[in-house]
Amino acid sequence: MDKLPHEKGFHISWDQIHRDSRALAWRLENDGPGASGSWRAVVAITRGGMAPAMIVARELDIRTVDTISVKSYSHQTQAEAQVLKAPDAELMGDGEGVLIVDDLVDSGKTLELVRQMYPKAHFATVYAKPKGRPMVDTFITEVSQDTWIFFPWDMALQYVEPYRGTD
Ligand SMILES: O=P(O)(O)OC[C@H]1O[C@H](OP(=O)(O)OP(=O)(O)O)[C@H](O)[C@@H]1O
Ligand code: HPA
Ligand SMILES: [Mg+2]
Repeated sequence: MDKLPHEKGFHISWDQIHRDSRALAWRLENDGPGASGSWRAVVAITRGGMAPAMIVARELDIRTVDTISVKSYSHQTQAEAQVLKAPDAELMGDGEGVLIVDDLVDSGKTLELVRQMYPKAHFATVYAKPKGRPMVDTFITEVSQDTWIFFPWDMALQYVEPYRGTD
């Protein structure tokens, strides 16, 4: 049987991503580098990790924020993950004390690539699909592998037909 429209994807509002990213920050407070320590820097995996990374950095009062640009999807089609721009090498080292944030982990290919570069970093995503879970240290919500997550920056409010249709 065909799925209902609302079952094909998981649609996340701005309010939801804000709340889930805050929850991620609070969870990271306990997973952090020791009670007295703090992360040296937050690194966002662009572009999807930028909004969550900003919210996490704000909650944890971390002012040093850098980016790593990784491209692996064109619309919903996956290709080889590619690093288009690396963060500051001196800041990163082997990743020790650095928190790397992305919006989600799906196959895990993106995080696998970034992990190879910074093996000691801590990896956090807001959402995680089962295949990619082993690649992430901290996440908030697990979503099934066959669900496509739609983020608010890719959507707009629009009219929908009533479920029963109209005459
Ligand atoms: O675990 P994976 O299967 O590698 O997929 C997850 C990655 O894919 C998406 O990024 P995308 O490459 O689409 O780029 P974007 O963030 O610029 O949209 C998403 O933001 C993650 O970074
Ligand atoms: N949603 C948005 N971007 C993605 C996804 C997804 O479910 N998987 C990989 N990139
Ligand atoms: Mg991304």
